[in-house]
Order: sequence, then structure tokens, then C-alpha cells
Amino acid sequence: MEARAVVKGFQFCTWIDSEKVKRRPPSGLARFSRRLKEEQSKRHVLVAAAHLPKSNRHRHVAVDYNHWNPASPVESGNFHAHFDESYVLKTKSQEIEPYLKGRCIYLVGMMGSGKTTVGKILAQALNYSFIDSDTFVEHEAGGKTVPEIFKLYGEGFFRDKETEALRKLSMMQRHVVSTGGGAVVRPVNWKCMQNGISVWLDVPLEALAQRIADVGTGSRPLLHQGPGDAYSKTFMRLSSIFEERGDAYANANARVSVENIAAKMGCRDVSNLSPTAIALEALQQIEGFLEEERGRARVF
Ligand SMILES: Nc1ncnc2c1ncn2[C@@H]1O[C@H](COP(=O)(O)OP(=O)(O)OP(=O)(O)O)[C@@H](O)[C@H]1O
Ligand SMILES: O=C(O)C1=C[C@@H](O)[C@@H](O)[C@H](O)C1
Repeated sequence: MEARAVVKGFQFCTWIDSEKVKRRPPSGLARFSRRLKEEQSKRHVLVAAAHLPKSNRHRHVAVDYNHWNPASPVESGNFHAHFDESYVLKTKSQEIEPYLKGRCIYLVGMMGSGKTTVGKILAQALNYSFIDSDTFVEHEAGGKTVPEIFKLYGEGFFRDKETEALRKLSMMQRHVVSTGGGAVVRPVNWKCMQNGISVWLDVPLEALAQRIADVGTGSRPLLHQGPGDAYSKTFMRLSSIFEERGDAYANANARVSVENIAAKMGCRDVSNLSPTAIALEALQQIEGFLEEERGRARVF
């Protein structure tokens, strides 16, 4: 009973990369291994019951310690074991896939929110194809990159091409579509996405700025302007863009808040969340939307 109570309260965990664990100093390692044993004995029994279909609720799932989040604060004692997230993700995908009826999933969100990273994982789990609408536009523009399109023809031209791309994509089935960060501003784009299910990846601006500053703003023309260091410049630009668009993202059918996931997991830093854990939350939010949809259909 006690083990079940522990696991029920547990959601899913952070990235754990054993390579990085090996590189940690001995004192940390010793503590890590002690905590690992504690975590294993607590959690090896029943895994994230809430994430498994009812028929599988009591199934034993192996703990996967193959990943290590560099930022995971083992030293501070805020440690989470990593269950086989991929297994749980696959199970949840199989559970909801029939209710999707082939509809596309449109990921919307700010630049750097993880639409591509999470989208690829979702597509694989659902046996869908993945497509990035920016890449689609680039292809339609004869191979010119988004920054080149902005530079040569301006943002308006890019937005028209983006709408054209979404129109074409709206005729497809069984795709996870990573939309451009600004696709949400045009109502006509929402019409295109109506055939599918839209999911907003809601990531705090600080985390976005950090991710983008780490990789550079080269491929993101709207972030090129402004004074200051890479992080501050990116943060300022993202803030003013979000000011204009925040409400538009909220039109999505489902919202995945990384802050909420972190809170559920008792994790202080959203950058400790693995893309698989975020994909899993996306599936749960989609499931919630599908349930609401079924409820509405019963009423009418
Ligand atoms: N959960 C995560 N934790 C930490 N970093 C992440 C996470 N997800 C994605 N990233 C990193 O953030 C950056 C942006 O991710 P990604 O390209 O998936 O975002 P995007 O929403 O598709 O961005 P854009 O709309 O600008 O193309 C990448 O460097 C990626 O590795
Ligand atoms: O947020 C935006 O407006 C953009 C995001 C990118 O995905 C690209 O679509 C382009 O750089 C514009």
C-alpha cells in the first residue's frame, strides 16, 4: 500500500545521463548511489500508475538510469529517479491514438519552446510523421532559409508563405506539425489548424532566452536586434514578442506548461525536464481535450 501511495504521487522524472554521473566527484557519487538505492527500493514496484492504462496499472517497469541531467541537483538532495519514460509515453500514445482519428497535432509556442524537439518524440510515439512548417516554407521558397526570406522579401512575405504552408498541411493526416513561433497571430492560420489539435508549449521566457542564447540567434531573424549580451538581448526581444502574442497562444486546444510539470515533480528548475516528460504531458493534455470533446458531443 505504501509503495503504491508513493508512486501515485509521483509523476515522471528528469534526464539522467550516467556518463555525467561518472564524472561527478566521489563525494557526490557516494551520495548519488545511496539515494539511487533508496529511490529504487521505493519505486521499482509500481510505476506512475496514472500514466498507464487501467489494464496495466500494476505492471512492473524497469528503472532507466541512462540519462543524467547536468543540472539535476543530486548534491542538494532534490533527486528524481528516471523511470522508463519512453515506455510510459508509448503506452499513453497507444491509448489515445484511436481517438485522434488521424488528426494532426499542431504544436504552437514561442521560439525555442521545444516544438521541434518534443514534436519529433510525439510523432514517433504516435506513429505519426513529423513536419516543421518553417522547413516546409524554406522548401517551397526553393531552399532559402527563413532568415534569408526575411532579409530578401520581408516578414509579410514570410507570413503569407507560412499561411500557404499551413493550408497545405491542413489537408494532411497523421502529422505532428511544429508551427512557426508567429503562426498564432493570424486568425486564418487557426482555421487551418482547426482540422487538428493544437497544443501550446508554454515555457517561461527566462528558460527560452537561456536556450536560445546557448545556441545563438542565427536562425531566428526576429531576435537579431537589440543591445547587450546574448541572454539579455534575447530575453528583452522575447518579452516584447510575448507581450503581443501571449493571448494568441492561449487559443490552443491544449496547454503544456513546463512550470506545472516541474511543480508536479517537485523540481525547481524547468530546464531539468526531459523532452520525453514534456511529450508525455502533451499527450495527457490532449487526452483531456479529447475527453471534453466527447463530453460536448454527448450534449449536442
Ligand atoms: N526540454 C528541453 N530542455 C532543455 N533544452 C531544450 C528542451 N527542449 C528543447 N531544448 C533546446 O532548446 C532549443 C530550441 O528547441 P526547438 O528547436 O525544439 O524549439 P522550437 O520551438 O522548435 O524553436 P523554433 O520555433 O525557434 O524553431 C534547442 O537547442 C533544443 O535542444
Ligand atoms: O516567432 C516568430 O515569429 C518566428 C519563429 C520562427 O519559428 C520562424 O517562423 C520565424 O523566425 C519567425
